[in-house]
Amino acid sequence: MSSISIVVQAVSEATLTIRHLYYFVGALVLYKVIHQLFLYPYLLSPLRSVPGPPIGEPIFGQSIKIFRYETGIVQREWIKKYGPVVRVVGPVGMERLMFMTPEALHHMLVKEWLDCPRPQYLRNILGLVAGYGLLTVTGNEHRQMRKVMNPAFSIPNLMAQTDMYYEPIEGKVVPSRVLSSQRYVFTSLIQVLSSQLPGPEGAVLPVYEWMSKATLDIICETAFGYHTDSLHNPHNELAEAYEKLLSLQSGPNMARLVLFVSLPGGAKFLSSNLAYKIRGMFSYIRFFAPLTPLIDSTHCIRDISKQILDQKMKETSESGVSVDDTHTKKDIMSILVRARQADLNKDRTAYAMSDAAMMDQVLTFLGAGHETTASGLTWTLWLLANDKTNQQRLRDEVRPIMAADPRPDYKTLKNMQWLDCVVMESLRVMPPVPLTVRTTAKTDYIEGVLVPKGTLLHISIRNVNTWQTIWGEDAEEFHPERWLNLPKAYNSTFSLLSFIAGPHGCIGKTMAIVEMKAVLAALITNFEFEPAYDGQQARPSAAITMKPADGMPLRIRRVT
Ligand code: HEM
Repeated sequence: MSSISIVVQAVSEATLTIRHLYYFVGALVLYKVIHQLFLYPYLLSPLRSVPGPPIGEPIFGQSIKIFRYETGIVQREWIKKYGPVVRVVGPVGMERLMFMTPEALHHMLVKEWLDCPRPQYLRNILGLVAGYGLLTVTGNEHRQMRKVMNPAFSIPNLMAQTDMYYEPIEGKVVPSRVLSSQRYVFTSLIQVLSSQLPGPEGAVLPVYEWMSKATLDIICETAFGYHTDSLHNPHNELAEAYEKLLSLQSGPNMARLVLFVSLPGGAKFLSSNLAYKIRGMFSYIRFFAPLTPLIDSTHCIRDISKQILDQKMKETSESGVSVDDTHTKKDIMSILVRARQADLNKDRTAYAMSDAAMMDQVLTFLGAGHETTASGLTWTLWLLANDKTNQQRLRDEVRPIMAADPRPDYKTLKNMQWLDCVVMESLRVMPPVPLTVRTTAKTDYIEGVLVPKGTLLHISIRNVNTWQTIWGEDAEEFHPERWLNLPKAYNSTFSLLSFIAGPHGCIGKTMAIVEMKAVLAALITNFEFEPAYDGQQARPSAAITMKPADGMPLRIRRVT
């Protein structure tokens, strides 16, 4: 055989082999697709007998329906129809389970919390917008970080922030017993709002916008001792960056982001300097266009966070590390920086957060503590605007107290009973974080259901909070008086999940509740709230937090 014919035969054999390889890979991909979309969810999944809605669309499952409805409402229908354990199939055949009972929630959030972590895609997204802090770390790393941070959020520390009252406010020293930031913000908030209400008719104002500015100023002051003053300065860099970031929150944008961060290296890339440099390129690809403002705003927030931390480090090195020093700053970051230094001075090998991890905490506090509280306040004002009787009852309670001391301290705020009922009821009916997710790190039984490893656990906070089995027939309605006589079935840990529970429960819970009470007491003392127009409906929209899609216009009048 000539050498040419040998080469020809070898090439044709190789072509045959490559063609076979293509067929094989094609068949494999086809099988995988059929398996994932049809065989597994319909015939093979161990969860297929768990009650739940039909599988839905072949590629998207029930996700289009979920996106189309107001957050939590479709799930509410399913829970009513199928009971306390519901199986839902999402995109590309991915299954998720919803559990409602305190026993199941205890299993996921407390007993087996290490084996029910937040899924990687969620941690990636949270890491991008809220830093790689408590919200994203898991397991032992989380345990250590939380241990270091818990003392900064203790009740004595929250009460001790009272010292900050004596700081200069707008060039004057105003003696006060309330957190200086809150005092400052309330003065500002009340003045700023008043200045926009010319006559007895008042005016319609976008309430969410003002609550967002106020809570940004408060969190910056109480968490970092950083003065943003976004209430007076509409072009505050941090406020603008958050405004841009928050305007991107929508179901479809969330889906885009999930897709991007699920690509290998996607999450890391988005927070890199390279992504910042080439961010403009995303605007040419329609699907990924929202990534440009996202990268822009997160970069700006990171920059400011770094400045805040640098300032803290400088202050600590100048003032020494005495944690007991009454003249030292009481904001949370200062406490953390000093505690870290003190621990390291005692034992160089002790666990200590790195500078990068500290900076991520700044991002976490901003991300977790600003918009949540703004939404909580906005929904409370909406509920009160639609319930004149309970609004007046609240005013009757807070007005005399505020008249005696317009700066009620921690204990006074805690002891206002009707204020407490209103805040708790609002957080129950309209939780600022309406849902969260976990995943199973191992195959496990939860409430008698064998849940395979990797299953998504959908924790429907809004629906747990309004579950008729616990809260009764009127569970979805706003009735603050129910907190004076809680239902027999009420479980103090698992019937109100607005701050979740267990080791991953919200570290800022007490701080947020006190803050909401303080802002509300000041607002209700000074203003009356009512819907902006007849037939106004709430329009909650949610990606991570549930906020009003229309910015919540309300008519506000000065109380005479
Ligand atoms: C009304 C206001 C707030 C609400 C409704 C709220 C709600 C929540 C919820 C539901 C979680 C759990 C999320 C999950 O597990 O997937 C959480 C976690 C967290 N929250 Fe809040 N939060 C509020 C205010 C705050 C404030 C003011 C801060 C801090 C200054 C804060 C800091 C955090 C942190 C650091 C975590 C992560 C905790 C961990 O995993 O160990 N939150 N919050």
